[in-house]
Amino acid sequence: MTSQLQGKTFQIPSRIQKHAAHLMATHQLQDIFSSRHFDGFSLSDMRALAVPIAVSAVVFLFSIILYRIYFHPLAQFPGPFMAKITGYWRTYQYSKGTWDRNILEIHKKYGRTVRIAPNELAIVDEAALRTLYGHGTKALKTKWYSVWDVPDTAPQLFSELDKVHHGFLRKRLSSAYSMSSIMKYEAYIQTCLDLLWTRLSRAAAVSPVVNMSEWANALAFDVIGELGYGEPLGHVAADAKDVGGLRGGILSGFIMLSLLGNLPGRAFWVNNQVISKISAWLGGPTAFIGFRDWSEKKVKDRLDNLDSSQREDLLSHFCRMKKGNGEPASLGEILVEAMNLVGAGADTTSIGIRTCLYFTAMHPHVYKRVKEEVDQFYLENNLTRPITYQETQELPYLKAVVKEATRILPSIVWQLPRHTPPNFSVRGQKVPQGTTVSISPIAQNHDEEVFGADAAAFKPERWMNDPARAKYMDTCLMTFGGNGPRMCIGRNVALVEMHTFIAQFIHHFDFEIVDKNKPWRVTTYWFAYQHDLMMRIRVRPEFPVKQV
Ligand code: HEM
Repeated sequence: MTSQLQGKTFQIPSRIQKHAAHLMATHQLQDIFSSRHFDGFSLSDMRALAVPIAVSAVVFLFSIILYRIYFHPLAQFPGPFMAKITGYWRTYQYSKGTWDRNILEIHKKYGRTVRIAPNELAIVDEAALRTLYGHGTKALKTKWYSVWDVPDTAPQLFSELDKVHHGFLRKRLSSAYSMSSIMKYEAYIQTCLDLLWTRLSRAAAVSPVVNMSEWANALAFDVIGELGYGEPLGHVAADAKDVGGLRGGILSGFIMLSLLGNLPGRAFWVNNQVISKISAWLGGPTAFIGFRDWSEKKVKDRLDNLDSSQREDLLSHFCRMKKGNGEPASLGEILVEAMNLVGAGADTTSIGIRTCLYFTAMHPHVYKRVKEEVDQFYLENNLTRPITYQETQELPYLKAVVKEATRILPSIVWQLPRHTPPNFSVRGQKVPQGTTVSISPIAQNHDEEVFGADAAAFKPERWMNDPARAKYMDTCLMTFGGNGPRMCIGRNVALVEMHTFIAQFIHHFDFEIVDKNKPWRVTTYWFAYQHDLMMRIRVRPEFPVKQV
């Protein structure tokens, strides 16, 4: 078969001819593509071709739509009409940055199991939570996570989809993140806190209104610097300014990648070095390029100076990691875990700190009670030094405040997507194997079946009166992603930081939210980031801050 274009004759390969012939649904199409027409392809031929193609496309589209609405294995599940037809509905909802509110409304309107995309169910259910995110789960993460792979490096803990390899990665990291290991770094965390109280007290002396969103974020980045790289990143010392644009870069990287995870091509568009360089050259977004370069430099510096008397930190642990065959881990393997530490560990923790501050400040009776509890501990124990993490664990009300605040607004609020394991059903309804099912931590944490009719209310007391019930509720919390193999590996870092921050801040400062009607602005891209938590603070004269 040949074709003529602008006077030139082209030979159409026989393979393509065969394929095209196969695709021709009608005799008319076959007729048009027969050599008789192709030899002299005219405008009228094109018109004749356009109509059947358009009709076929419309018929095809309608068949898909009808199939998805009425015949798809998930057709029985309720959900927004557009969500049944296209995954773009879910992606559009995510893109608004308000998923923390949307998902609660969606479940309220459509029930506990909602179809949020043609092939995805959002679920709130204790049994599903245990099957999908609990011990021994067979449910695997979906391809959404592969967007977090760092190009030209190695598989990393958060985004590894393969169960066996994930188990290997997790095993070689878990001792570094154990509570006993984190406790070894507590003195360094305290150095960051000491500097924070000093700087905050000075800032408050100049102007009592401070942006606690930034201060909490600065602290969390400095702490991660101490734990990961053996030194603070200098954000508190810079009076909470974003040193080198690291924090802003990570935040915008999260916005882009979390959205791209649901779009065709996924991270190709930003993780591609060429596209990223062009984008950077045009002044556009570059995902994690800056963050990657910054991390790579730090890791290389360390690898070049391994013999120097470096203090033990998480990077030293990463540098000692071995491959399965006993050889030392590659630069890429070390780099991705160092990036995980900063990318997954800093913003999440500062969100938790803000959440605790917000709920305490918005509930005067809670504020009063927790303050009394902390002050009393300092007085009874004649503490002239800061309270430690272990000591905060002797304060039941403080612990309940942290647990309850992070229950109501967990740092990560998007769906945590998984493929259904074999024989999965939700509330008696079977879901085919391989379907994407997901639970949002905020939706699960508001489950009235578990937490009671007042699940939406902030009540630290719910954790205090009945230990058996508190234990049960704890097993149903999704704040750290369940209790299974993919639960948060860094939760001990977060727990130490949140408890010591809140106890020490309450002890040294009086605080209130400047505008309780507009306390903050939350934008949600994977995690629920609260901007501009403006607080009026004052150092308590009876418990002055030690200046460092
Ligand atoms: C309040 C603070 C934090 C919260 C609420 C939180 C929450 C979570 C959640 C919900 C997951 C599960 C994600 C999923 O299944 O898709 C997770 C996983 C993870 N978190 Fe955290 N996180 C926090 C702090 C941290 C810190 C401080 C670090 C590191 C130092 C960290 C590192 C990780 C990593 C590496 C994973 C992946 C674990 C795996 O797949 O095996 N997180 N976190």
